[in-house]
Formats: sequence, C-alpha cells, structure tokens
Amino acid sequence: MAFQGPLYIGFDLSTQQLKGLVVNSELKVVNISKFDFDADSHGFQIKKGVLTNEAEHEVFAPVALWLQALDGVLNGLQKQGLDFRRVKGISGAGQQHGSVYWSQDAEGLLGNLDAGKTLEEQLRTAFSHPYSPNWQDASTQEECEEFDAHLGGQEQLAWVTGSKAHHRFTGPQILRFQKKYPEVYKRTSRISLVSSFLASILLGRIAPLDISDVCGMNLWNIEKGAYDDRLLQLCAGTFGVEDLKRKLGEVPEDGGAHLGKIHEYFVKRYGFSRDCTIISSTGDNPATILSLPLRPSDAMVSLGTSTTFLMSTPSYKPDPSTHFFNHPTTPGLYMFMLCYKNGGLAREHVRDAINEKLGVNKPANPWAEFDRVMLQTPAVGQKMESDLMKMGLFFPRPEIVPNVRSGQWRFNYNPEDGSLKESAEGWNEPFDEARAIVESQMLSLRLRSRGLTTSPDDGLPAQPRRVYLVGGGSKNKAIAKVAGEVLGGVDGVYKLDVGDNACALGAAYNAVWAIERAPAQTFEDLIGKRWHEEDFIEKIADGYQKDAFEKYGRALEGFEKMEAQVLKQEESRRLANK
Ligand SMILES: Nc1ncnc2c1ncn2[C@@H]1O[C@H](COP(=O)(O)OP(=O)(O)O)[C@@H](O)[C@H]1O
Ligand SMILES: O=C(CO)[C@@H](O)[C@H](O)COP(=O)(O)O
Repeated sequence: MAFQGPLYIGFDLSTQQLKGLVVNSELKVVNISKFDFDADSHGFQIKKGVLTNEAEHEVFAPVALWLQALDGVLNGLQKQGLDFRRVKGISGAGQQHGSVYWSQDAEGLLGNLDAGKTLEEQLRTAFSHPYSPNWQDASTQEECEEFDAHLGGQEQLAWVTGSKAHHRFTGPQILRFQKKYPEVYKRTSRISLVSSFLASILLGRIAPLDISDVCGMNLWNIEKGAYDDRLLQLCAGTFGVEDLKRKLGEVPEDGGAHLGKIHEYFVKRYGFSRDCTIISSTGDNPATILSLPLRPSDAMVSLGTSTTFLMSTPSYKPDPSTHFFNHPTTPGLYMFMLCYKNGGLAREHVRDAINEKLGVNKPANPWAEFDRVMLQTPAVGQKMESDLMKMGLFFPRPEIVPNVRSGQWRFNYNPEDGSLKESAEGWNEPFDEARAIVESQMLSLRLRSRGLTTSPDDGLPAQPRRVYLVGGGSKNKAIAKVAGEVLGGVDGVYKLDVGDNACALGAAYNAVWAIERAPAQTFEDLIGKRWHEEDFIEKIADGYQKDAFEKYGRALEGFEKMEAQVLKQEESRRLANK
C-alpha cells in the first residue's frame, strides 16, 4: 500500500490566480490545482485579476472572486483524487498590502457556513465593502505624503516601519478609505490583509495578521514589535486609535502560529479531517523565500505580475527605496525586498509588439520571438565597443522604484565620456526593446541591492552567491541568461523545480514546519534537513561572467544617471502643471 503519511496544503492567492499545492512531510509535491481569475471565474468584469478606475488611479479586486476561486481550487483537488483526510495543516500566501473590509455580520456568517452552499453564495454580505484595493493601486499620493511627513520624513518612516510610504501600502490605503467612505469605515467590524482573509475563511472566524505581512502596511513599528500609535492615529483620524486597533486585531509573533482547526464547512464539503490545523498565512513574497532554505548570500528574483527581488538577511538597513519586513518564520532575520509594478505585464507589451510586427498570430509559445530577438541582440545594444549603449525605462503602469508616472523613455549612453542623451536614434523598435526591457529590470535590481551583497570569494566583486528565479517568468531561459549576465551569482542562476509555484510551495513548507517542528526548531533547520538540492532546483544559466558583469557595471552608471534625469524631468513637469 502507498505511503499514507500526512499532507500539507499551501495556497497562493496572487494577482491573477489562486493556487493550491499539496506536499508530503518529505517536501515532495503531490498535487497542484489552479484557478485562473480571468479564465476560470464567472460574473466578474476583471482583466488580469483586477478592476480599474483610471480617473482616480484605483486598482482593486472583487473579494467575492476569491471566494469563488477557493471553492474552485478545492474542487480541482477533489477531482484529482486528493484524500483530504490526510491534510494535517494548511498555510497560505496572499498578494501583499491588499485589505479586506468585513461587515458587522462577518463573524456570524463565517462561523455558520453551510456545506450545501458555495462560499460565494453565503458570504456576499460578510463585507462592508465588496472590493480589496490592489497592490497596483496608485490613488494614495496625498496619503503617502501625509505618512512620510508624519514622523519627520521618508527616512524616519522607513526606519520605523521598514519602508517609506507607498501607494499600495495598507496604512495609506486605509486612510484614503476612511476619508472616502467614512460611513462604510464606521460600519467595518474588522480589516484583514489578503493573507489573513484567506486564513479567516478556512478557520471560520477572523484570523490575526501575520508578523511578516503586517510590515507591508506602514503601520507596524518593526523595532518595537507593535503597531505604532502615531501612525495609527494618522490613519484612523477622527475614528480613533483604539477603534482601528480593534479592527486590525492582535499579531502573533510566531509565523508558524496554530490558529485553530479548519471550519466544519470544509470537513463536510471536501472531507477534511476535523484535526486539520490552520497555520498563519503570510504575504506572497515572504512565502516565496520559504520555498527553499535561503542563505543570506543568495538572492531570489520573482518574475510574477510584479518583479520582486528578495533576500533573507540579519541586517536591518532600511532605506526609502527598498523594503524590510520581519522574516516570516525566523525572529532576528529580515526579508529585504525590491518591488516593481512593471514586471510581467510590461514584458508582455514588448513581446506582443514583436509578435505583431512579425505577423505571428497566436503562436504555441508566445515568448519564442521575444526570446530569439533578445538573444540575438548584443548586451546594451552595443554591436561594437565604440557604439553607444541603448537603455530605457518601460513603464506601462506608474512605477514604484523610481516613483514615476507611466511612460517609456529611451536613451543613448556613452560610457567613455559619461554623456547621456534621451533619444531613440539607432533603436530598432520594437526588437531592441526585448533585451533592453529585461536589462533595464535587472540593472535596477543590481543598483538597489548592491549595498546588501558581499564578495563571495577573494578577488570577486560583490554579488549574490546564487540567483534563484521564481514566478511565471522563471520558465524563460533567455531571461535567465540575461539575469545572470547582469546580476552575476558565482554559483549560477537556478529555477525551482516547481517552476512558477514557489510561493504556494513556501506556504506549504510553512505548514510542514509549523506542525512537525521540534520545540525551538527553526524553519531553516527543519526544511534544510529535508531539502535535497538535486531534486528541487535546476541550474538554468551561468551567473557571474567577468566581462559581461563589468560591462553591465559600466552600464549601471548610465542607468543611474538616466533614472535621475527622468525623475528630474518629471518633477519639473509636475511643478509646471501645478
Ligand atoms: N515563458 C514565459 N516567459 C516570460 N514570462 C512568462 C512566461 N510564462 C509566464 N510568464 C509571465 O508570468 C506572469 C505570471 O506570473 P505568476 O507568478 O504566475 O503571476 P502572479 O503575479 O499572479 O503570481 C505573466 O504575467 C507572464 O508575463
Ligand atoms: O506589492 C507587492 C509587494 O510589495 C507585490 O509583489 C504583490 O505582493 C503581488 O505580487 P504578485 O501577484 O506579482 O505575485
């Protein structure tokens, strides 16, 4: 008879889909089920998982969509024959910063779910507001300015909360919500993050916020390990700090906290055991660093809808252009993060323009031409050393780092004399843009992470030891090749065997650790002992190559100047339009 040991589910509630991934105690993946929001949902006018109100730069997602998706994923696992009785623990990961506003009826409805109905059918009135502001939202410029000013400046806010104010961060979002919909805010009984929303549904009562994900709000004082009352005061306005504290609830210190047993709904409808434990759910990026025993010298690049760069580090060095979060499982460690809005969708724009120009219609692999053209294009578009370097910024959506409006900028840079000119002269559009967009994204990562990398060996420049690619784009070996040339990584560029499911895998590992750990055993220790590199990762590209790394080092100087010039131009434009 087959091994009948315990199983663990990790959910990933991201921008464009919900995934459920099942592992056993040996960390092997046994089932995956996916619900694609655009393709598989019904009744929502969403595009790429979200709705937009361009006039106010709002981006938001219908919460009911996620309820439909959760039943959808569980149905999918059931069809695959998963024996739900074996599932001992469930953890999850949610797209970061999004907030869910619960109505006064929420606790009653959650506690009395009827297994004969879908979640969507019975929880429609559990929300005081039907939408969750999405991380791509850019409607909170005014609120961000208030947050940054409140503690004396961006540096101070970054020092206290790990980040300066960002449009998508939940504190500025709640402040705007509270001002825009005061009556709804008043009627809101609780506020969840997307991660704790997911845990709440599984528990059948409102779950606490997670110790790492709470750092994505601009409200949590990382050093004190508590909400910062000054920031809560700003956020809550006339409604007061105590009311907001009640709405947000407690935050357990333990990222592997056992929140309680799964609700009867899931026992009756899907056949879960009553003994199945719900573990704290974290943010999608914190969960991603849990998909392997990451060392402080390694870097992860998540090529999802957003591009994120992640490191686990013992040093807390906050800066207005980066993010620090509490590590999701290990006190004393932090997660360093860079986050870009213009990741996968921006690359898709270039891909589609190339396919259109070439008259390629609905190809089996939509990335084939993008990859071919990118690999044929020389680094920074320089056919000869004496050519000018081509570089640009490609932002179909307003960007986070640097904080600029949507737009495209193309430049020519002369590394010999350091001169830089905004010009598309010599650019063969859209073909040169395939390499330029990937280089641009990678150069930005190298620029902003260099303070955290160290020299891996005598005589080698500071760089990551390994670069792990995860997320949808990690399937792409051409992108991996350019990533290695720009970022380095002496040990090479790797992808996880689970491909674009790293985030769900990290959540599942969190559940394994939370249930099976010995007293005081760390996540790294437990997962490290069970993790077999040869089974779980694949080297897909070389990392450090001296000549390429040095060339991109020269390009980096031009890139930094280019960003500064665009920011200056934009500032003048903004002032002129005031
Ligand atoms: N072969 C590929 N090459 C490059 N990018 C890809 C490829 N396959 C998928 N992607 C990108 O992956 C993105 C989705 O990534 P994923 O991690 O699944 O998304 P999410 O942000 O919802 O977690 C898509 O926007 C797409 O651009
Ligand atoms: O805003 C951030 C991180 O700060 C995003 O990374 C979101 O967490 C959404 O991620 P994906 O859906 O792209 O995985």
